[in-house]
Amino acid sequence: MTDTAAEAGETEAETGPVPGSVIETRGLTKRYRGGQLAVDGLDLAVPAGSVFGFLGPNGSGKTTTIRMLMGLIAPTSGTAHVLGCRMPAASRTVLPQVGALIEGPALYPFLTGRGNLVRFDSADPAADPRTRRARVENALDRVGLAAAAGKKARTYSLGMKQRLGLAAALLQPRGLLVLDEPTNGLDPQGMREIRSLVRDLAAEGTTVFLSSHLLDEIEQVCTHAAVMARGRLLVQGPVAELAAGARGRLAVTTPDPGDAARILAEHGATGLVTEGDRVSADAPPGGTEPADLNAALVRGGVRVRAFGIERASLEDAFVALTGEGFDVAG
Ligand SMILES: Nc1ncnc2c1ncn2[C@@H]1O[C@H](COP(=O)(O)OP(=O)(O)OP(=O)(O)O)[C@@H](O)[C@H]1O
Repeated sequence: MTDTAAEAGETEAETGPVPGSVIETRGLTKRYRGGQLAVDGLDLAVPAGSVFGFLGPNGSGKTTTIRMLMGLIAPTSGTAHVLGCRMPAASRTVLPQVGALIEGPALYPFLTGRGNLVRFDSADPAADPRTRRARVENALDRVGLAAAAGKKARTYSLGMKQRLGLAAALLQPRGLLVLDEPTNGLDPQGMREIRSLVRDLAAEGTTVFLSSHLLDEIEQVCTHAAVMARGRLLVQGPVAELAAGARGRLAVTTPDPGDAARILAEHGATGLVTEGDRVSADAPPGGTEPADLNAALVRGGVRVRAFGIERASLEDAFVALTGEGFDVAG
């Protein structure tokens, strides 16, 4: 098998990125030296302007993919384009346009938050020293660290360190932000802050690619998502469509749960679960209208307190795809 499209003699027209995609991979594969197939034939397309959630349990290949996208490791086979350029070959031109927060920010613990940003900015040969102060203050402000900017980074909470890392990524205008598990280890308040910042950045037009093992996080912040399991891509697309792909659950609240379950089963409902006065089931596919089911319950003497279809979540979609739960421990 050839390693690259160039070696295969293919033209850029055949292997180049689709217009409108900020990240695009074709058959991207990584087998580590020990033989571990961490990423297996990944075809990913991240639309410009999206907040793209890269979802999968621990060990599913998310970090390995991000490391290939950022040119930190070479793929075993397949191609990756970022901002229209082939990685890792174009790392030098691409990486300055990408703000990345991968595996926790590398901070200088004995410098203040502000001092850290000044240091990062100074290390950027393209950054004009005359406007450094303004850039640093602006970045501190963006992430809500202005008040704590004079404190040493080692005294920062995990959430503050994460925000300082984001501030570093925001020193320059970026076409793309890549965040690997940005809320990992944060308390609920810290998570909310990072998520709200991601939403603000997206509203300004920055494409954000973020990995997460938290389904509800993806549902809350992302417009699009890709789901990985064991190195393979299960599905990708707009979050609303992914969730809609899974059927919703029918839920009935009643003091007559036994009769309700029997009647629902007679009408083709499957996956019945009775918990106290609540009976839920998979909504029957096509044909049977929820209103008809409700009428059948009432006809059968079931006293219906509440009846509804619960919207399918991304988690339902994941379970439907894999036939298993979203096991965070992987
Ligand atoms: N340097 C390496 N050498 C060998 N195997 C590795 C290496 N890095 C990762 N792996 C293996 O590759 C697989 C995918 O790991 P990866 O870190 O990409 O997954 P992940 O989805 O990012 O999970 P996590 O959230 O735990 O980092 C795992 O089985 C992991 O053990």
